[in-house]
Amino acid sequence: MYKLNEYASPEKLNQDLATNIVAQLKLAIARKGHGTLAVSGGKTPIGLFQLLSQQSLEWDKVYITLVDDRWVDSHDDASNEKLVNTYLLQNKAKSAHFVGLKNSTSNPFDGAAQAEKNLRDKIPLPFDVLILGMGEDGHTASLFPHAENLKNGLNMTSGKLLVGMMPLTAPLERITLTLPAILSSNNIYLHLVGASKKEVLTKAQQGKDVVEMPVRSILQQDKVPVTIFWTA
Ligand SMILES: O=C1O[C@H](COP(=O)(O)O)[C@@H](O)[C@H](O)[C@H]1O
Repeated sequence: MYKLNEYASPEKLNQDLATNIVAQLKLAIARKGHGTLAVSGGKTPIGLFQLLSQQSLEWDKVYITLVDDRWVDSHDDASNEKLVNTYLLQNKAKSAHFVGLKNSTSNPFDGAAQAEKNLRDKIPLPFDVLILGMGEDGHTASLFPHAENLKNGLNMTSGKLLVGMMPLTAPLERITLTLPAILSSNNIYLHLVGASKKEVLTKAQQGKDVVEMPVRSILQQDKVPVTIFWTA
């Protein structure tokens, strides 16, 4: 179950999405004293991060983590943690509490348990707001089509927050929130830019096979509301 919001430009989309995120976080802070935000990496969210970092919010009461990351050093250009440090944890958002997913374990399959403990210790769950992206292969977070560990990532009864993933359609080992972790969030936004992503979305809406297009497991569920923000 989802709602599709279409925008005339990335600027207008970012404005509206940032307003929604800030409103949800303010509500969470008013209710519980803190707000939690899980963000994606990749190229799509850079403008949104820059805008969010300038919003007035009690950022010291906000906990931020990643939906997924590549298993590389946090200073590597491929690191989603580096992206968040560079564009989101700046300006007014500097005082937010960030918890990354990468640790010193040699691979994400062995490192996932430690990363999960760290996340559970430092981030108050559930996530109030979780922002997903989508790849042109139909992956979301780092739940990649036909990957060997995808079954574990999609298992709704595993009790796990994080698993390792080696994509067949992209380089680098990854760590990713599992489907049950994603669907335990209070609000999910799917942030898409470009005509080709709209085509992928249309294909995802039409079929049912989640192994072929893991993003279907987000679009075709009724546990948590999903709002898609799309612009060409
Ligand atoms: O590898 C990843 O890809 C997706 C989509 O990235 P984009 O560059 O097309 O925006 C992203 O959502 C995910 O977090 C990232 O690790």
